[in-house]
Amino acid sequence: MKLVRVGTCALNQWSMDIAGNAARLIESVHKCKQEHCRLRLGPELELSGYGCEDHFLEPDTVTHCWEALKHVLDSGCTENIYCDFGMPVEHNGVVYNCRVHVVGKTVLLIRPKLFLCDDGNYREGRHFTRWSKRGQTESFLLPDCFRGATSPTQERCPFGDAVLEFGCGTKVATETCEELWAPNPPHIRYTLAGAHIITNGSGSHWKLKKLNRRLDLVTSSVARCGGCYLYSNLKGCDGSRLVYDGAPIVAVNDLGVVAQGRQFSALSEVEVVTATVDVDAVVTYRQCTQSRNTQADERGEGECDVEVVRTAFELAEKDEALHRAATPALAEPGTLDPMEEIARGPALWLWDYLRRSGGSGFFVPLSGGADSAAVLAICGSMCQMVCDAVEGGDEAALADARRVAGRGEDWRPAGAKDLASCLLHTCYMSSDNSSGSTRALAAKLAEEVGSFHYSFPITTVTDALVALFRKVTGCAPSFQADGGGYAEDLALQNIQARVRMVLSYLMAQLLPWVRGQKGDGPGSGWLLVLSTGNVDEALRGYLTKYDCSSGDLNPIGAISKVDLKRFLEWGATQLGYPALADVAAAKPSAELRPTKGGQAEQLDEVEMGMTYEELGVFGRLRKLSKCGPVSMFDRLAREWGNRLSPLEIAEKVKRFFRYYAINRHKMTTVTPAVHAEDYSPDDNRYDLRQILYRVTWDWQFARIDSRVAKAEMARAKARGGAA
Ligand SMILES: Nc1ncnc2c1ncn2[C@@H]1O[C@H](COP(=O)(O)OP(=O)(O)OC[C@H]2O[C@@H]([n+]3cccc(C(=O)O)c3)[C@H](O)[C@@H]2O)[C@@H](O)[C@H]1O
Ligand SMILES: Nc1ncnc2c1ncn2[C@@H]1O[C@H](COP(=O)(O)OP(=O)(O)OP(=O)(O)O)[C@@H](O)[C@H]1O
Ligand SMILES: NC(=O)CC[C@H](N)C(=O)O
Repeated sequence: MKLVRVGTCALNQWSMDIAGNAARLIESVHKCKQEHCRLRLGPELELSGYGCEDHFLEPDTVTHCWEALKHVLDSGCTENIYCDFGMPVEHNGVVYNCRVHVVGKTVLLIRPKLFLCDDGNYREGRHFTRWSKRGQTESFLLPDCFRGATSPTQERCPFGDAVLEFGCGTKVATETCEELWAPNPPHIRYTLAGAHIITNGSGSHWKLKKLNRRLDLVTSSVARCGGCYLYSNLKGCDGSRLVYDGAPIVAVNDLGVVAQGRQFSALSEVEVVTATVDVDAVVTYRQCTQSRNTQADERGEGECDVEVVRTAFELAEKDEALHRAATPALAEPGTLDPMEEIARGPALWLWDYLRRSGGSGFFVPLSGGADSAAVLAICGSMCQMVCDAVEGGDEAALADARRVAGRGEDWRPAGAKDLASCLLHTCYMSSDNSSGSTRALAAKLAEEVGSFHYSFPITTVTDALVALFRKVTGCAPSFQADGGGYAEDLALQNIQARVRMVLSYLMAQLLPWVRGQKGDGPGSGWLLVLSTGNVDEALRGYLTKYDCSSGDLNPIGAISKVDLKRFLEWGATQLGYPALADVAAAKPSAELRPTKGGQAEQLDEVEMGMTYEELGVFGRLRKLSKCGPVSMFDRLAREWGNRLSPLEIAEKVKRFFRYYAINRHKMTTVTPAVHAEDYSPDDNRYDLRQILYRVTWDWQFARIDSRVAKAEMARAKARGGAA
């Protein structure tokens, strides 16, 4: 039995925080060594951080990574362990996204990424070039700033696409993140060439249910090719709109997953998952699969050839007494219920952002409606996660909690509600159009979560603004209920919404002072204002620009209203906030218009002219299925044709595209939101479209009209025939 002890990590790195990244990396190597590992794998671009983006175009970034790697080697942590690190490297004037393989003070190989990721949120092609010389290496001159770190004789190392062979004959090959997702991943070539262990350092951000896909890719790869697959990932907020969900994986042959870190499990910045792998079992597994062996035998005819870099370092266990058995399969690989993902993913993002920004807490304008309730529930979940970590002995989480809450060394949160009372602040800001039920719901939820809560009217402020306007212009706007016109009505609604935003920032700036809390920096602390718009409202533009949709951060900006409603129902019991169930049961209303004078209650879905469920369908078709108005009509004519006429479907599609076009400008100023769904309309990073549209879509709508006319004629004919 040839046993190899392996370790793979989830690191909570922060882009451009080279010192912090190096410290976390070193800690992870130590943790692996404590667990007797001879192989340590870290995430993609772990030294620089994954999300440096255009900082990757600055030569400083690459140099700092080499300096940091020298610091790592100088620390002595790489002695007696093979490490696979991630960092950018410049070779012949070209910058590559690389894995740097080190044992002790020797760089064995630098392996550049072969297939970059350029879809969705990813822009690797903007910053890196892919290595196109398949199976080949070149000689790389180690940079001056690093050279003192290596054994005195090493000036150069191989750079390129190669497999490593260790003293005992164990072969290890690397692929980087996206390469696993490609139709023909390099590990096929490497395993056919005999690699026993494949390492994959990833920067794979969270979106709902993505971990299931990763597990599928990894387990199906080892089941087909045989071998051990190690997957490492980033974790938390690295300074961008993305949150990484960690969950490192070790999978072997047809055993499947033998070790896995739980998604969003703990707050610790350095998480290591280890396993003992039987390399001989890999060989045996492969020998029993003749189709695989036939393909391996064809190697050497060009396609499968790959260089081998040899080292005398032994990967296999010498002290058999320490680890006699290979790690067995996990009973069940850990994936979360999507509702738990919503509770924990954005919560982790918020916590990292808060503690790293220097803020003292959050402010949520709490309307008693679904969106702001969901935001507060996620904040409550954040407090629960922090308290769980503190109770579990996480000293770093406790230190962060003390610092953010402005408390001293002798303070410990008594529970999630106690922590919430320090960090979370909510206000219900009523206008004349607010209802008693939303006020009561807001107060109930604030009490259950534990936020510091005020409820107060804003009428004096809105009245003062209207009075000023009347004084300046001589005109007095009225609601339609009072005989005013549409524009007046809308303006009076928008004043309420925008006044709430101004008051939110005032509260966020001064509430810590009011409460006598002191922050780290000069003067008192400050709060981050959370905005509360969901993905569907943003898509339809059903929001007032620069109202409470303009916060500092938005934890639900890429989550659909339908999912949020399910989340509220789930959170009522699973997070322990029963008021969420009452919020979920209420009909969504903006409460900005008076309902007197025979005016109907202002219900979102009525006012929008479409349901949230329909909006979700439009959103997915637009972004995921890449439908323009005409193909969206065609799709829906097939899907909804048995319950709606072609004309009704056309009206819905046209209404959606008309409002989408009218309001697209609102997406350019949308608050940074954590990416959670692929149909997010975030115009700044993800859903890149124009700002200004011809809202009548003349060409496109004319084509829909002619399809409707044709379909109606066919229906009439069919009816005639039937008669
Ligand atoms: N193409 C363009 N490019 C750049 N900017 C453009 C623009 N077109 C208008 N604008 C600007 O946008 C303004 C219109 O947008 P905006 O001021 O948002 O106002 P608007 O979209 O007209 O009205 C807000 C809508 O949101 C609804 N709503 C629903 C639920 C809740 C809330 C709430 O706030 O709580 C609001 C409300 O009922 C109303 O239908 C224009 O006055 C102009 O300043
Ligand atoms: N009475 C209020 N008090 C405090 N904040 C409010 C109030 N009304 C609205 N807001 C804030 O403005 C945001 C947008 O208001 P809107 O009426 O559009 O609600 P929404 O987007 O449906 O969200 P919600 O479901 O929270 O009401 C709310 O999410 C909330 O943060
Ligand atoms: N960094 C990457 O290459 C990421 C690619 C991959 N599609 C993922 O999301 O995991």
